[in-house]
Amino acid sequence: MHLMELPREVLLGENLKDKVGEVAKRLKLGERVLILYGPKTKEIAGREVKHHLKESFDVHSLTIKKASMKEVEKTVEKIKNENIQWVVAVGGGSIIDVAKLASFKSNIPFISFPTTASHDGIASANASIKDLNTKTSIKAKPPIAVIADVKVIKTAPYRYLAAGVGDMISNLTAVKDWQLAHKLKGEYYSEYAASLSLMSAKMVIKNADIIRLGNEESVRKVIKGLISSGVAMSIAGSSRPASGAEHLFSHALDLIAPKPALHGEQCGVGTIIMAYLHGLKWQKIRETLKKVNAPTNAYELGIDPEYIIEALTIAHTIRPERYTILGKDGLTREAAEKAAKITGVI
Ligand SMILES: NC(=O)C1=CN([C@@H]2O[C@H](COP(=O)(O)OP(=O)(O)OC[C@H]3O[C@@H](n4cnc5c(N)ncnc54)[C@H](OP(=O)(O)O)[C@@H]3O)[C@@H](O)[C@H]2O)C=CC1
Ligand SMILES: O=C(CO)COP(=O)(O)O
Ligand SMILES: [Zn+2]
Repeated sequence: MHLMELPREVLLGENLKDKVGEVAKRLKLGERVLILYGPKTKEIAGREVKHHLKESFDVHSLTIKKASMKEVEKTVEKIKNENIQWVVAVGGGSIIDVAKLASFKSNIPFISFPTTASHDGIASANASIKDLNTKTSIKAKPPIAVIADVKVIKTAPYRYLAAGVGDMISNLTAVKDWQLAHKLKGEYYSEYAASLSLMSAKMVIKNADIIRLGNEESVRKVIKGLISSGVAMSIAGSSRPASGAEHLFSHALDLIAPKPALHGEQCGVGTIIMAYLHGLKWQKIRETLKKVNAPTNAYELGIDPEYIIEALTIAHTIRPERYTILGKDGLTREAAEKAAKITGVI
């Protein structure tokens, strides 16, 4: 049996900070709610969402600093102690992932209220928690509803929107890796999930000229793609359609670089290199990233080329069960240097 769980409502529009209660009532989520936000997202939208919820709900809140197991445990404890019935996450990928895992562990629903369009975890069923003995995402449940307020998301620096493009363009190489694993290792493959995931990547390439403007239409284009990409992961039952070798490269950078860049920025650069290894048109990918002003090389990522090479050589060790173009043995230092130089990454 293959279980596909998807959000029941997706709201995309302007001025939605007072709509969380309405959605919760419609979905009969209950009286007692826990709102999670970060120190910045509390000021950006969290405080106001809380204020509106207070009109009809028993509201509790927690400030989350990062996507760590300690924060997940703190949230689970709060849910238990206060007898919380549902959670709303107001923030970036880290806050949403903490809410996703904590609500999953507590067997209650959560609403995703993204403040950035920088990652495709907004509507996905998997959560990425850094110190969970694994550097990659694990299975949880998708949000019961997604409320994407374009005005809020537009307050984020433009860099976050470009990172969202990087996280989506990476679906091109992720799906290639998935097909490879299907053919070589007999891994389960869903043509439907793969097509949906590719559609998000193709849409950002097609709409790069609109996205680069950084206006409300740009945010709408990126958010819709990120939600579809998350749904593709839910259909597949794993992050396979949106995470291949380019994500392993980004996860490796998170481990070794003194100051990693944004997740989506690193995945975008990883996609250029992995597309080259797959024999895809990597120039077209680089061109799109350049068009939306996303980083395309080590310098723009703010990461020393030495870490780029090292990340390329250790990427295959991050999640050995996920077969990719890097194979079982990964890249030699020479091959890594060559790929990074040819693609202009170093
Ligand atoms: N589960 C999944 O399927 C996926 C998960 N991910 C995960 O998501 C994370 C990346 O998410 P990302 O959003 O890039 O980064 P973070 O959630 O880590 O946020 C980065 C910073 O941006 C701030 N911020 C959030 N919204 C705004 C805003 N509107 N204006 C100004 N600053 C803002 C945050 O504030 P504050 O300090 O208040 O939080 C934080 O300081 C990674 O951990 C990655 O692994 C990525 C893709 C898929
Ligand atoms: O970032 C993701 C998809 O964009 C999730 O992938 P991981 O499972 O590699 O963490
Ligand atoms: Zn990602």
